[in-house]
Amino acid sequence: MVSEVTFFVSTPLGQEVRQAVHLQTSTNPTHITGTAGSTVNKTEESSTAAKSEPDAPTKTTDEDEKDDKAAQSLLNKLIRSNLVNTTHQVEVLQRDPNSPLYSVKSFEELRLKPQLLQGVYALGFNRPSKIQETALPMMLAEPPQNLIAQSQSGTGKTAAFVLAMLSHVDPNKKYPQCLCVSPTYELALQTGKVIEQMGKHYPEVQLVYAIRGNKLQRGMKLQEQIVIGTPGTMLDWCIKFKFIDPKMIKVFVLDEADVMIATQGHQDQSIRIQRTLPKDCQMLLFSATFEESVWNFAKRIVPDPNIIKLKREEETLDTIKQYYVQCTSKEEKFQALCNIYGAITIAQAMVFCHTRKTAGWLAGELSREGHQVALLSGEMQVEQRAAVIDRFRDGKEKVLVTTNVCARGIDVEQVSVVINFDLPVDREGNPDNETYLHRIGRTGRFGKRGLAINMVDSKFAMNVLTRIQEHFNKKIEKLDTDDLDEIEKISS
Ligand SMILES: Nc1ncnc2c1ncn2[C@@H]1O[C@H](COP(=O)(O)OP(=O)(O)OP(=O)(O)O)[C@@H](O)[C@H]1O
Repeated sequence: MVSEVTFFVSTPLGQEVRQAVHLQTSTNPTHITGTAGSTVNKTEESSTAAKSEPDAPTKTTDEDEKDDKAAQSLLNKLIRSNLVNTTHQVEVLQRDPNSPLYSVKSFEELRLKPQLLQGVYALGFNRPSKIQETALPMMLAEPPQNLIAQSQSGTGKTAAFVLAMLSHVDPNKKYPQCLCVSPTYELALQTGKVIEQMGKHYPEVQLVYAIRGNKLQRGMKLQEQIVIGTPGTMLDWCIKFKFIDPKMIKVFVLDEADVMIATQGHQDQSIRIQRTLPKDCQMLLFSATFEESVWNFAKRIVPDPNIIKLKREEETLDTIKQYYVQCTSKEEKFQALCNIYGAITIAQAMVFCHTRKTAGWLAGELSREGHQVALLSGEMQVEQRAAVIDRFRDGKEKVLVTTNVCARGIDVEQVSVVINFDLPVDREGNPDNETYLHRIGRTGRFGKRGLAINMVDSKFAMNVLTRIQEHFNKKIEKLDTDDLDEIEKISS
């Protein structure tokens, strides 16, 4: 029998979500098998953001930034249907450099249980991804090896550790053997879905979610072999309520370490969980990025690790033509944008604004001019944002207006023109070169030529532009948007 319970959880956007979860009550009172509709109370636009001028540095709170990382990750998972295409280099650092390094080109070589191989093929995977080629043999080795793996999102990390967990559990033993910690409730559910899909033909293995709101009776002992959840609840279930015996855990996975450490308390809770596990428990840690703080955390969680890194190709500005337009107000910038649209055929464009308020205003003006506009805004629920990006990706809208915070980390490949309606600046008002590169890098992918146009409407903005030019040592040409011939030339 499946019954539905409703409870409140906190989302990565810091909003309150009413989440309905199906509980399978007959065989297993704690086995959550799916999620149903959720509603969100919209948050008010931050007063700082609402009041700021387009180009003035806006203070974003740390809270916004943190929430953003988890939301970005979830968004990318929701909209992604495929592996991210990479020609990346794999770097491997082995704990024991003398042991041979295995890499596999097919799933058959891994000698997976037939039920799991069936699950892999049912998901449409024909061969291991780049990171899986090296990570899977290490994770499935006997004796188990510890691993720290870093690669950009969408390269197959989740599928890899899910396969490792499913391979290591003993379905005949009715107690938790694998723990997987995720930074948020939603990310835990996403990973849980992958476990359910990949383990579809392996019904003896059961999964339970250690997430806030999933209340168990005191004194009970879990029978599911895999527990996935957030650090706080997982810690409580191990130490305070003793639903899980940590000494019986064979595999510990810490997913999205970079997002994890951006959230207050998660780092310490994860370390406390790790401390309760047996010495020979396999520790696996995954992260999309690998800055110093992630690395320090990773070393505390994973002793004697093998390390795999998938290097992202260096982005350059060589294939992108960059221009700037001199204006005196946001209205003039809007007019310049219309002139550009009138003069050249733009397949799809992304327009970046500094605040939600400007983005909302601009989207309104553009749609009054007859453009098909999509607006991506921070106050939207993650699923709503995913739907907007999905429509844009399908070409249903030709212009996507967004704030930088909202669009950071989102991959929309087919964009041919990027407009910086406001230049990217950090909290102190200094040029944010990395964001600039990331924004305009989405045009001109894979050697295709792209076009980036920067709108400048003040001395402050001009100064930012000059410093960006200096940083990249690349001249940004001035464009006169009143001269139609000149605009036409830039697209040829
Ligand atoms: N070997 C494979 N062949 C084909 N598709 C795959 C393979 N491995 C994973 N995928 C698919 O590619 C997409 C990305 O995989 P996955 O979620 O495992 O990546 P990830 O690195 O964990 O990214 P993120 O951290 O954003 O979740 C998913 O849609 C997944 O189903």
